[in-house]
Amino acid sequence: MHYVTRRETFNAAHKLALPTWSDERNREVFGKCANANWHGHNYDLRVTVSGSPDPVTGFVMDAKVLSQIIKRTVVDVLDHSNLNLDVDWFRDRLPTTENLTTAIWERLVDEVSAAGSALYRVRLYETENIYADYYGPAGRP
Ligand SMILES: Nc1nc2c(c(=O)[nH]1)N=C([C@H](O)[C@H](O)COP(=O)(O)OP(=O)(O)OP(=O)(O)O)CN2
Repeated sequence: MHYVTRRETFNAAHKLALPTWSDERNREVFGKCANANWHGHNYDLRVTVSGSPDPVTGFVMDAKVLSQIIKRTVVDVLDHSNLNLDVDWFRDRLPTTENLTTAIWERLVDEVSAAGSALYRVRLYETENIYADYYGPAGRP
């Protein structure tokens, strides 16, 4: 089995604060991430597909095709956005790194399957020190 990873980047603003909690409680749990006036991150996304290389092309999946899928379904939606206010993926969940990886998986899995490959992992760096991995349910063959 081979694993091929495509990197894409986007930047976005967010805050981590539950609307049903008091400011004090949000501050206690989420610290400076709960600041009322937002903060931004330069997100670094790594999308990995798995499979066997095609005997002719040597590709598991053309990384350029994977890039086009990621840009259309994820980057074009998230880049330069306010994740809490602008992106309906986060209407009912906070835009944590973990929740972003789940939402990104949900947008990519069928698109990657339709392109003849299998989504293996979504990794997202929020900062140099924080990243999340998500291995979701496999797509349809
Ligand atoms: N499990 C998670 N923990 C945290 C998340 C997250 O998405 N999942 N997010 C945050 C905040 O968004 C916060 O903005 C992170 O920024 P910061 O604390 O500056 O990040 P670093 O740890 O890289 O910086 P240090 O200077 O090393 O503290 C927090 N937690």
